[in-house]
Amino acid sequence: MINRLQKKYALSDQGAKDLFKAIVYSVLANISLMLPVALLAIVLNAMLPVALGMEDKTAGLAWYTAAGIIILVIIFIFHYLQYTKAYIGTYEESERRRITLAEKLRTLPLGFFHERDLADLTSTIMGDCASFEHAFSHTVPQFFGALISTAIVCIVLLIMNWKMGLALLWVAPVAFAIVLLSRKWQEKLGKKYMTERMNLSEGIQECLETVQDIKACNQENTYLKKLDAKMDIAEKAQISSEMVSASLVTTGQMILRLGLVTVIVVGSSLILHGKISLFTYILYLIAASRLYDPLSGAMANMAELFGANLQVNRLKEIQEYPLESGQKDYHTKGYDVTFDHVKFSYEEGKPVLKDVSFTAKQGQVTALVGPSGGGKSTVAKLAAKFYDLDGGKITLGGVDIAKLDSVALMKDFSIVFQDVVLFNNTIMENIRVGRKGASDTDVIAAAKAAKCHEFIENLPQGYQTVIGENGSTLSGGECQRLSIARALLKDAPVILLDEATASLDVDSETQIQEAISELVSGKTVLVIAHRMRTIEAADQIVVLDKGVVAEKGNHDTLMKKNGLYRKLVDLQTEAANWKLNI
Ligand SMILES: Nc1ncnc2c1ncn2[C@@H]1O[C@H](COP(=O)(O)OP(=O)(O)OP(=O)(O)O)[C@@H](O)[C@H]1O
Repeated sequence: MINRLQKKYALSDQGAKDLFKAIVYSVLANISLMLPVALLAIVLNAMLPVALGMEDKTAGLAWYTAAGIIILVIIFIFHYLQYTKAYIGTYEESERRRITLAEKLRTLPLGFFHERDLADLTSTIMGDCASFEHAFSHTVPQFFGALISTAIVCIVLLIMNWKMGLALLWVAPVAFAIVLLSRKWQEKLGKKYMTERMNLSEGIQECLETVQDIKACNQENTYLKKLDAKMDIAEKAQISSEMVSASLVTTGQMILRLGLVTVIVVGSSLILHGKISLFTYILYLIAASRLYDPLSGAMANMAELFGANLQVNRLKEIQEYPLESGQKDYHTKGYDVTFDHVKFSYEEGKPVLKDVSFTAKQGQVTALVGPSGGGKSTVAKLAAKFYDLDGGKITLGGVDIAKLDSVALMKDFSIVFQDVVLFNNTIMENIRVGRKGASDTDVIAAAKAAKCHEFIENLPQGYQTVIGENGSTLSGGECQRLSIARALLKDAPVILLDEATASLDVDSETQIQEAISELVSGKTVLVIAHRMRTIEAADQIVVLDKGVVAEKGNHDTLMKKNGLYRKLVDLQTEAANWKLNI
């Protein structure tokens, strides 16, 4: 049972044990609620003859009072136990679940993040986990608790008098069948609502991320209209999902109440024919007044469980996503990076790299150039094993990187991307990300080499300045220099520079170029730059066009070749001489 709960609801060992205990206590708590009915029956049995004048003395009132008090204590104890296991256990499991999810996300291959977007993941970690807190503290224990305890009471009632038992209980299977048979329908509507809610979250996230551009283009109204439309769609999907399950549950609950009518009709007839006593009749009437409430609750919980199942499946998708099984310890012969007939696509059927072969040699600078969208950044990401290949192989010092653990591989790479990622932390810590445990002196040395020491010193808190989300308080060039400082601090044998100097003015660019020249000696450097003049001195230039290597060589040979490289250089020279005609 514990194993089944664990699998069904993607719980930890402890979480499944706590849920199991919560269900057991919920069963006991529900049964304890039947004890007052049993006591009432006993009291009635003793009182009825007195009330009907058949006896003239009421015996054992003190005993009945004591039994009542004991029953109250029992009810309190079971409810208290159920509360601690269901609620405290659930919140502890929630904490474990979020930590496990975060740990899992940390170790997942980057391909996974390509398949799932950020809004989707945030919604799973925050939204779905919050829904589970409600489901596992309220719904699951109460559902199973009500069902099991009611089943036990039903068996007792059927054994005592099967005719009255049937009159009382025939409604339960009919009512539950209505909710159960419509499960697929409810799940379909639930899924639709979740998809629309996801679209809406993505829309809101996009709006917040692009608010500057939206305002700059005077597109607020158009954008808000689109967002409104998404909200309407999500609202409609939610209403139809809830309307359908609410209507079905209410129908089931109304059918349950018909049981009281059949108890009255069948009971009256049996009394008239002298088949049952007045006491039995009253007992079943009391049972009818108590029994249908937990069943009604279980029915509402069942509909909620269908929704929770959908969310559990999303969670399982993350938890069961295969982890990388690459080698963590490896030995390379030097640090040449070789692309050997590499094929790659982000989406099936849309190849980005069709056949790419070249070697970026250790101690040399290899530049990747080519028209926009030709696949330069993709090549840089593949070199660091951000994605798995569709064909061919990439080797680092002769070792196929497909066989290596991508986190372990990363220790050999220093990367500066076009899109700089900075954390809402101090400048000191943002640079230290490059090498955990680096001393403040090392961090400052890297900042000096990346020409950012001066601007950092001019900030009010210097290296202790907190720079806001993704460096929002700094200029683009300053952010880029910080990310270069981070790469300099890491000092890995392979360096990937993707438009590393794109946001810098000519002066800073020259200074950074000098810093990079120092950094790269003896290393394998793969550099992507749009400004052709920055890569003229590269040892090798690889021209990528439409996913294939169009040309290879150094600046002089490629210029003589008069091909695509020359065309790109000429175009840039033309563009550099362009000025406004005013
Ligand atoms: N995450 C992604 N998902 C789907 N397609 C992508 C993704 N990243 C890039 N692409 C596509 O892959 C192709 C190559 O992109 P890539 O960024 O590698 O080109 P690039 O040569 O670096 O371009 P640029 O010079 O403009 O930066 C483009 O058509 C791009 O739209």
